[in-house]
Amino acid sequence: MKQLEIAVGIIRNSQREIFITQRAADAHMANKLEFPGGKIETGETPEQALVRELQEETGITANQFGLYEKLSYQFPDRFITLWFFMVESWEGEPWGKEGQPGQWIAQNSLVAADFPPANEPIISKLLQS
Ligand SMILES: Nc1nc2c([nH]c(=O)n2[C@H]2C[C@H](O)[C@@H](COP(=O)(O)OP(=O)(O)OP(=O)(O)O)O2)c(=O)[nH]1
Ligand SMILES: [Mg+2]
Repeated sequence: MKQLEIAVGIIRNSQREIFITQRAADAHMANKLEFPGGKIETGETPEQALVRELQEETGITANQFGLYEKLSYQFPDRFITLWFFMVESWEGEPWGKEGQPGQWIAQNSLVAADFPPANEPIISKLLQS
């Protein structure tokens, strides 16, 4: 069974909109919406992985962020632990740097079913706050 640790960023602007991207058609959880991020590599801290992944996938440099939630999820073929960081200060303007569509979505209009099932508790928490 594959075990993965993932660092993702909830990139939120001053209008309480969140930058969301869409997963590729050939990826695990194809076409689902996601918070940008990816696998924590050997020797990296979750924070280092977050900064690297956001640079690679959205072009921004995260300045200030805090752990919002950490949770694990058993998919049929893999066990993943997700570190969700709230990112509210960065340099640059996020865009879908790897060709993936990106959009700003109001925090209070996120829809859990659009995301992988592992994200359900996070979407609930964001909708409640
Ligand atoms: N980025 C991201 N991944 C998520 C979210 N929710 C969720 O279940 N996942 C899962 C899907 C994948 O199995 C895994 C993330 O892997 P990834 O494909 O983004 O990894 P990566 O960026 O390092 O890409 P690669 O090495 O596969 O090219 O976590 C989410 O909100 N954001
Ligand atoms: Mg990724």
